[in-house]
Amino acid sequence: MPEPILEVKALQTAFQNKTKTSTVVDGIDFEIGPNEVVALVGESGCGKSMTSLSIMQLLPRSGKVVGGEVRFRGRNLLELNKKEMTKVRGRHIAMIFQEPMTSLNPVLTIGLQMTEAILRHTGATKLEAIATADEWLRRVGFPEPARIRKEFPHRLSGGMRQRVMLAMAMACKPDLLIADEPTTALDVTIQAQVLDLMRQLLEETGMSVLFITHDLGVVAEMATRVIVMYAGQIVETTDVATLFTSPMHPYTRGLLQSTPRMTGSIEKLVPIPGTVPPAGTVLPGCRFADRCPVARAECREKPPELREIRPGHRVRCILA
Ligand SMILES: Nc1ncnc2c1ncn2[C@@H]1O[C@H](COP(=O)(O)OP(=O)(O)OP(=O)(O)O)[C@@H](O)[C@H]1O
Repeated sequence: MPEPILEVKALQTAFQNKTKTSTVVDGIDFEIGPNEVVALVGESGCGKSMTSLSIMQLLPRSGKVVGGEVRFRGRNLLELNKKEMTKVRGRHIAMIFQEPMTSLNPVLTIGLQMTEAILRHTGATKLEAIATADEWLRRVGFPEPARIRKEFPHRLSGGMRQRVMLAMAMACKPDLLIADEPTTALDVTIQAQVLDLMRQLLEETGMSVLFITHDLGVVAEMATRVIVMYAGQIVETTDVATLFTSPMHPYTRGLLQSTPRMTGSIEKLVPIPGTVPPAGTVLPGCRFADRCPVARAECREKPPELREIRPGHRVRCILA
């Protein structure tokens, strides 16, 4: 087995307000190897974004990593100081978000922002940084990069902005890209174009990726391995083919039944009843039991362990 790029061990993240502490990431373990695209999936509110923001140490002020390790090429990022962590961000781990305007500065041109990032994270000279920016803008589909460089972010469409973000992230040649719902805000045709582009660039560069999405269609297209999260925990993790052919956790099955498939036949979509329990809810047994179609009395007695049922396939369900 090659050395993993990223190892997340027993990660625990909580929000603290005046009256209570809510654990939103509750003991997550996973690895990402070289060239691997790992998808993190689950419904809204299950803790996907908080996992990635914990890795990047970009949590909102009231949130804190309270346990575990985030090892990047063997080094625990949680032990780095602010300055060291700033160096890791962008240069070694880059992140793109659903809404590119969260990371683009509205009052600076695209060119200035791109060259500044390249200068900061690589040893390039100013001229080299401009050439690299142009090369990547071309690669993400802007045939006239010099024109895009002069634009301000708000003058571009959502799809164009997301391609600029991708160019900016890739231009710094990070070892790991964290993509948090990068195409969710785009309409379907533009989404397909951006995903195609990403897949092509990832194949070319061999970059490792943590791809966060609630969309299993996107998982099928992009990922090699999948982590399914529910209520702050991993409930199933396996390779993509197994996830679609033999999902073992009732929550994974529920997600699949509520996702349209392009099989030609018209299948009935079955939504999962109910919602993810709010962060901080303490339940004695399985966190999914109240929504689970096959739950039994013993499911509510004690929390299920995440068990390996086949090599590389782990499931948190006593019935699996
Ligand atoms: N600033 C905050 N303060 C307190 N709780 C928060 C805060 N931000 C998020 N949470 C809680 O953390 C939990 C996990 O949220 P998170 O954003 O990671 O979910 P997600 O799976 O990424 O969903 P989405 O796809 O909607 O972003 C949720 O219960 C949410 O209410």
